[in-house]
Amino acid sequence: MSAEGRVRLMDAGKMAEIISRMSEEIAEAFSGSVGSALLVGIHTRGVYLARRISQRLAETRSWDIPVGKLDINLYRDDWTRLHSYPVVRSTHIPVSIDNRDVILVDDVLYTGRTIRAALDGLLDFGRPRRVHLAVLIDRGHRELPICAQYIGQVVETLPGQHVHVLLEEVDGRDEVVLTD
Ligand SMILES: O=P(O)(O)OC[C@H]1O[C@H](OP(=O)(O)OP(=O)(O)O)[C@H](O)[C@@H]1O
Ligand SMILES: O=c1cc[nH]c(=O)[nH]1
Repeated sequence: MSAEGRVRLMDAGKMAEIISRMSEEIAEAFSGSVGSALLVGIHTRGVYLARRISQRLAETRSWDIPVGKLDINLYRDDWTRLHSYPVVRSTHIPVSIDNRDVILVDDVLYTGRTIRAALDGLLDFGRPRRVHLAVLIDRGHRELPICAQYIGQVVETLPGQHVHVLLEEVDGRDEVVLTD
């Protein structure tokens, strides 16, 4: 950690490399069943990461994997601690999820509560065959038995620290920073 309590974990080049590698891992896992795959990004940055993975698979494999977006705020078990009301953003799942292989995508995996809520939200749409999880950063400290199948980078962190994922589409640049 630098003197300012801020350390850069990823720059734009490294992020692009990592997203390519994760896309390749997903491609290998779905090579026999791409027709059933559906990427679902969790608001906010998971949606853009899911789009990047889909775009990468279009470039490298000519696959056209649909991308949905899921807002999990209504399903959180801790929203009253975060706001006095749940902030609801848009959810859009473009195809039926019944018997699909869904790949949930998020930027950071920490306690696992967001993913638990995402599973609740997703299952309101139907019954997928399988659900996998892809995250750019796994920072540990799980409070629920949840793990990701595709991980960009595992980062050792202290509970009081924060991982900030910045994306061009939202923040104007690609970067991951760990702060105290
Ligand atoms: O595993 P967890 O402890 O649930 O933490 C991970 C979640 O926290 C962040 O979302 P946040 O609630 O900060 O919202 P944001 O993505 O809209 O910034 C991040 O984007 C993950 O979705
Ligand atoms: O460090 C963290 C923890 C939760 N969510 C984040 O985006 N970063």
